[in-house]
Amino acid sequence: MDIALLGVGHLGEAVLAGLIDSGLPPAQIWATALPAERAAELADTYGIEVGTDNPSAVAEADIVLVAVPPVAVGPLLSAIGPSLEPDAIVVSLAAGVPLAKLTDRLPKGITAVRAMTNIAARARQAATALAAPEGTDLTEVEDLFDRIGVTVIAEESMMDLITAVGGSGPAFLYYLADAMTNAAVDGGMEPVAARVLVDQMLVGACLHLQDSDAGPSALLEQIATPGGTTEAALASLDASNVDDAIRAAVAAATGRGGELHES
Ligand SMILES: NC(=O)C1=CN([C@@H]2O[C@H](COP(=O)(O)OP(=O)(O)OC[C@H]3O[C@@H](n4cnc5c(N)ncnc54)[C@H](OP(=O)(O)O)[C@@H]3O)[C@@H](O)[C@H]2O)C=CC1
Ligand SMILES: O=C(O)[C@@H]1CCC=N1
Repeated sequence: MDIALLGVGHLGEAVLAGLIDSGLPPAQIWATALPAERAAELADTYGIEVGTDNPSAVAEADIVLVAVPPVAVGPLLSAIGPSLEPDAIVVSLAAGVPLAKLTDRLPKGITAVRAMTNIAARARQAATALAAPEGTDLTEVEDLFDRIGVTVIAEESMMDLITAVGGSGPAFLYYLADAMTNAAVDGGMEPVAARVLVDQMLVGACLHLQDSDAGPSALLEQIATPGGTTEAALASLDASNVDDAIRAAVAAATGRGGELHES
């Protein structure tokens, strides 16, 4: 199976690193990046073919992953259309670009898929949702994304919300990690030690959440010893309406995804 990866920025590189780490042979991946100097650096780092010419990169690809900014997706699809194999599958990783727009820009008969994944692809721990026209065989695309994490199939109508929760989601946790690390340092901890402690706390807590049959609200209760420190922290979070703030942030990201439909 030959893969083309068009656009190797922050997300594209996370996906690339994850796929290579999963054992996908580098000879099966053709990528493009801008400018030419970055393409050369990436070729050196990952031992794959990286150019700047998108039509050449897709010429033999079975699956084409598009990881350029949303506004660049349409022109790029128009440019690669004539070079695609007739049975190629084109997967857009962009936020807010609807399937209808992808299909409009591609030659008739080419399968278009929307994927929303996240930066944890680099650690092969991404959460990916795939949306495609009804009846599309997603087996090969699912197998590809399973290499870099967990994949689910979704209705396209859910993709903006999924983008907020799954795509932007890691940023919510990094925001929390940053705030907790800063609080620890402000309280007198040595910065490197604070970072190690907070990072491990988050990884451990997430692994425990994933392993546990109980959901997050039940786990909160297990940590909050009556009359103890966690109760005090949770009361403070509630007093600051943090739950509302998180819901508003998810709504803001979802809304922005909707606005991108028109870009
Ligand atoms: N970052 C993330 O965690 C996530 C991002 N996404 C989606 O992934 C896409 C990329 O986002 P992100 O990685 O953050 O953005 P970046 O700006 O980091 O990466 C985009 C890359 O695409 C390059 N590029 C632009 N146009 C072309 C082109 N025509 N051919 C080849 N390369 C091109 C850019 O080069 P240059 O800068 O020189 O223009 C840049 O290196 C977006 O659509 C975004 O919605 C989805 C989920 C998570
Ligand atoms: O911020 C963005 O628009 C992209 C999509 C999800 C994560 N990053």
